[in-house]
Amino acid sequence: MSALIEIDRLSKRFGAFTAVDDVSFSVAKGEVLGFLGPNGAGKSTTMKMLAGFVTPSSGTARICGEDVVDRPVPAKRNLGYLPEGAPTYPEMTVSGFLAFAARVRGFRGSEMRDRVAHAMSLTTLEGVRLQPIETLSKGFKRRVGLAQSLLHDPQVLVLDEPTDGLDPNQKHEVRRLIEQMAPSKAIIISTHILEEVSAICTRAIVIARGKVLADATPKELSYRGPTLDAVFRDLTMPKESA
Ligand SMILES: Nc1ncnc2c1ncn2[C@@H]1O[C@H](COP(=O)(O)OP(=O)(O)OP(=O)(O)O)[C@@H](O)[C@H]1O
Repeated sequence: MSALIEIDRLSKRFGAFTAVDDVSFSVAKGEVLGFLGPNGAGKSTTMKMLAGFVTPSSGTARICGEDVVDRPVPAKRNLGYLPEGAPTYPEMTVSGFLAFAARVRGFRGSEMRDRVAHAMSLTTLEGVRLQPIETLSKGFKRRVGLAQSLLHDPQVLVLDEPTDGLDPNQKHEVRRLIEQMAPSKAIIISTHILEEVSAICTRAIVIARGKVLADATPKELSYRGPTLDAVFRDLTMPKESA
């Protein structure tokens, strides 16, 4: 079975600054890839290129075999993307926003309503369905973004810090949801929580200063030092020159 996500020699330069530097990896169905790295490492920029929000300076990204630059519509049909931060359209209600997103995806009538209801149920949003997004707490806003990414049951999920701002119970629920969905999808999550990687990821990529420094299972990574934190620090802290 070929990979559902294929990134080949992807780079992004902003002027003279290289944010993502010659990154290559692929993710197959059933894999949950943890994308780790310090602030500013290039995680979100890589995910934005994969989602078609930022144009690569060089290299290619494919979703289910479709190039995200040359064939953006078929590529996005197979992609659910949770961007960093809160959903746009803060004045919309939760169900109004999700219905809007479902219509953009081409769903109408009872199918649209069913998909919105299912996405709200997966993310436990029914209790706030009529509340404007701007009045929600940070964790609920995050879950609205997650619900939006699940509406069309895509084969590929790219989730930028899906548990950011969630309380421990909500974190647990979202991790359980990701685990449940994992067998039928290829999933990338970025996170700063190393325990999350051990808990739900089948593989982890560590990136710093735009470059991939490690690509291994969480177990393999943990063997490289006393703790995963120590391994992460050792990989990502700039080395003093002698
Ligand atoms: N539009 C832009 N113009 C200029 N520089 C940018 C732009 N977008 C991102 N950058 C820079 O690229 C680098 C990588 O940013 P990115 O958001 O991808 O990092 P990240 O790994 O997601 O960080 P964090 O963990 O803090 O979210 C940063 O130095 C950032 O300032």
